[in-house]
Amino acid sequence: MTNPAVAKWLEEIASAKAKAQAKTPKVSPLNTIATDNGSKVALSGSQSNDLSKGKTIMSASPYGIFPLFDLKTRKKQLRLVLPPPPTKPGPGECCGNDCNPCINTLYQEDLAEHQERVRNLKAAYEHACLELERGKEQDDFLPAPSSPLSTKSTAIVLEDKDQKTGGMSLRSYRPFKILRKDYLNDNTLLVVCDTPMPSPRGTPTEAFPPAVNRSGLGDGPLESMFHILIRFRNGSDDYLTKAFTPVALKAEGDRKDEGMEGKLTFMIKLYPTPHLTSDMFRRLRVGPEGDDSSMLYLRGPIHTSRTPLKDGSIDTIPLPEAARKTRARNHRIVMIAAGSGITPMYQLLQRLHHDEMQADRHGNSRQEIDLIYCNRTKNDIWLRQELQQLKTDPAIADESPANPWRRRTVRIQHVLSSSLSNHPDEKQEEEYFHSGRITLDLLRDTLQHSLQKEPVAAEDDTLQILICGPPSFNTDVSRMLLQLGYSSSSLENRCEIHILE
Ligand SMILES: Cc1cc2nc3c(=O)[nH]c(=O)nc-3n(C[C@H](O)[C@H](O)[C@H](O)COP(=O)(O)OP(=O)(O)OC[C@H]3O[C@@H](n4cnc5c(N)ncnc54)[C@H](O)[C@@H]3O)c2cc1C
Repeated sequence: MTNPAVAKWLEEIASAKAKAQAKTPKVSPLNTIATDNGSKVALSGSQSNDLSKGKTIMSASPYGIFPLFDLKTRKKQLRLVLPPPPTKPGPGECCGNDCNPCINTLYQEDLAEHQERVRNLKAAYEHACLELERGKEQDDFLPAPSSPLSTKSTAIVLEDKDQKTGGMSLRSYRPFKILRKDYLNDNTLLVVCDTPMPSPRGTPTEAFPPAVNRSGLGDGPLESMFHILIRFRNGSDDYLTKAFTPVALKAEGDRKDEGMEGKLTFMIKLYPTPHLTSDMFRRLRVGPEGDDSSMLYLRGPIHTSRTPLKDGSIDTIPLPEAARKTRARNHRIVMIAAGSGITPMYQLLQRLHHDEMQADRHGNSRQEIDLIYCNRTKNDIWLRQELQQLKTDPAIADESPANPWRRRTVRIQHVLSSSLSNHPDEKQEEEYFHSGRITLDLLRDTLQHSLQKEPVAAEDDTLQILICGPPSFNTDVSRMLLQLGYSSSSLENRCEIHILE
């Protein structure tokens, strides 16, 4: 038999315990965050609800002002979680080629934005703490509506600046699996990645965003040229980064290209060992995912810059005027390329081909394209088959009976420096071959040939000369053009000369 006084006392204790339990919030391990002083606190309010849905705490980088409930003191507290700073590019992650945007510039921009965000958050946190001390009930701890932090959520998840998932990024190097690695000859490597190539118009896809064009130029064919940066690890904390222009190849011919059509493809010029960049490419292999030697680390796409050549000097200021002219449908383009310098020219030819295919049936377009392509031997010519095909495509060939409204001429002249000492200049299968090096006469004849054609509409008519090759080649050709009287200000401003680099 229990003493009635003891029974009453036990009842009182049980009732007090029940009341206390009812007051204590139910805390799941997920909703508990360690405070700066080491005690465990429970998240409360809407934040706790958000977290229990697994929305923010599982996320990589939620930051903001978090309302907490300290289990020891049983008081509401606030916790400030700052966003992580942007990652500083490592040594060698910039290719040194003045890309726009350069990875270091993006880092500086992100850092400035981060510092601003931290300043605002700290101010908002101090304000919210004061309000709490004064006993004002705060459902959410938000800064003033004018602040950039003003939002209905107290936890903010860092946004993905590139607004995409898993694709190529401008801010970081991301790994892409190598599908194929083929030697096309003893100094040319073909590397195909398991990611789609963008369309010739540069239509953005989830995997492949449009090239960022910060130069203020338009979106004409010339502005659509882009390259991608390939990064190799060079030692434990160092990188080697080089620019490459991807090309879209077709699955045909003797290269047995099945499975690579539409994939991001690079053609790489290899130099004799020892050559750091070439040796890095030689070490790549087609292998299982996760193995670093079977992945290419890529950043981009980056708009390929053009340097206009003016009388006597190279002017590095972009020409917005040129951009407008490029969009005109009448093109007289003279491309002068050497070796791997063909890749941006091919990209442009594909874009022009694409635009021509899309051209309005009743539109009046005309393209006069001359390509002078310099190599050592016939065996060194890149994309010979593809160039020939673009030139003779019956859908767009000059005065094709099937498509009389489209008119385009592509004339290709090869200049071979070593193999033709015993072959005179010749024309074979619609291809012209010259022996030796590019000369003033050849340039003069080609430019005159291009200018002789009747323009469709005089106001649209512009001659564009594009040069791409090794630095010494670019300098030699520029000098010859100036000698012939061509510069970006000649021919009543109807001539533009651009060095692609
Ligand atoms: C926008 C852009 C796009 C590019 N696209 C392509 C592309 O699609 N495909 C491609 O192959 N390259 C491309 N390049 C060039 C590429 O980025 C490298 O510069 C090239 O592979 C040379 O490597 P490197 O810079 O390490 O050579 P470096 O060692 O810096 O040499 C520079 C130059 O010296 C010469 N050279 C170097 N080593 C040797 C050697 N052993 N024997 C003979 N000559 C030598 C070459 O002419 C070389 O270009 C592109 C460059 C730019 C800027």
